[in-house]
Amino acid sequence: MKLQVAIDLLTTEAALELAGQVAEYVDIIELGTPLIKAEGLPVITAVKNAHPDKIVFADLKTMDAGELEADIAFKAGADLVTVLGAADDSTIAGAVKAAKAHNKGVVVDLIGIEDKVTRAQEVRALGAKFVEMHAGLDEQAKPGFDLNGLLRAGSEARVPFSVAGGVKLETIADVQKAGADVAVAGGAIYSAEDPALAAKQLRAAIA
Ligand SMILES: O=C([C@H](O)CO)[C@H](O)[C@H](O)COP(=O)(O)O
Repeated sequence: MKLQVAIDLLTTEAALELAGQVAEYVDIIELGTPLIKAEGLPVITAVKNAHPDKIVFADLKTMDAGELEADIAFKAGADLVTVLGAADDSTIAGAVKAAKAHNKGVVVDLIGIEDKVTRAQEVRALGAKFVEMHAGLDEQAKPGFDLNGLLRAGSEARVPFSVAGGVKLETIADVQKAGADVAVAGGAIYSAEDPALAAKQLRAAIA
């Protein structure tokens, strides 16, 4: 299972600093949606230039104009981009078309989708490289939030998947047991007192 750090910080400088601290422990560096909104496409280029050996994941959360949005992010240096599962199939297909043209990939984020299993299978058939079983930061903050629903959906869908939803040291082994291809950790790394140590421990927990 791969480890993905989600960088939900707001400046390119902070993102580069964090990426530099944790790169040796992660496979995928995610530039979070708030970061891309704050800094634009140049943050993708800056991180890819600094870490050409890493998979750079641009969390665009595209909802429309799939081909166009994916194309500009791939041109900026992204290896993977996200499209929302709630988007029209044609939006997902458009992003997949751009990915094929650049030899890159599309990840479909199932945030907010009720029936994640069915949609995962549909978008995989449209050409998604993998799906993200995702509970966003707001959903995680609601009382009673539980990662297990995402893990069950991932196991049942029988397509390649990542899990994002407050994954931390105490839960990352469960993510691996559920059969995930990628574990995404944001706050567990960037909010840690020592992000490098946090990333190292997460990596060790799945080694
Ligand atoms: O995608 C994310 C969220 O929507 C804000 O951009 C997060 O990067 C993702 O949820 C992973 O972060 P944590 O939940 O803090 O692990």
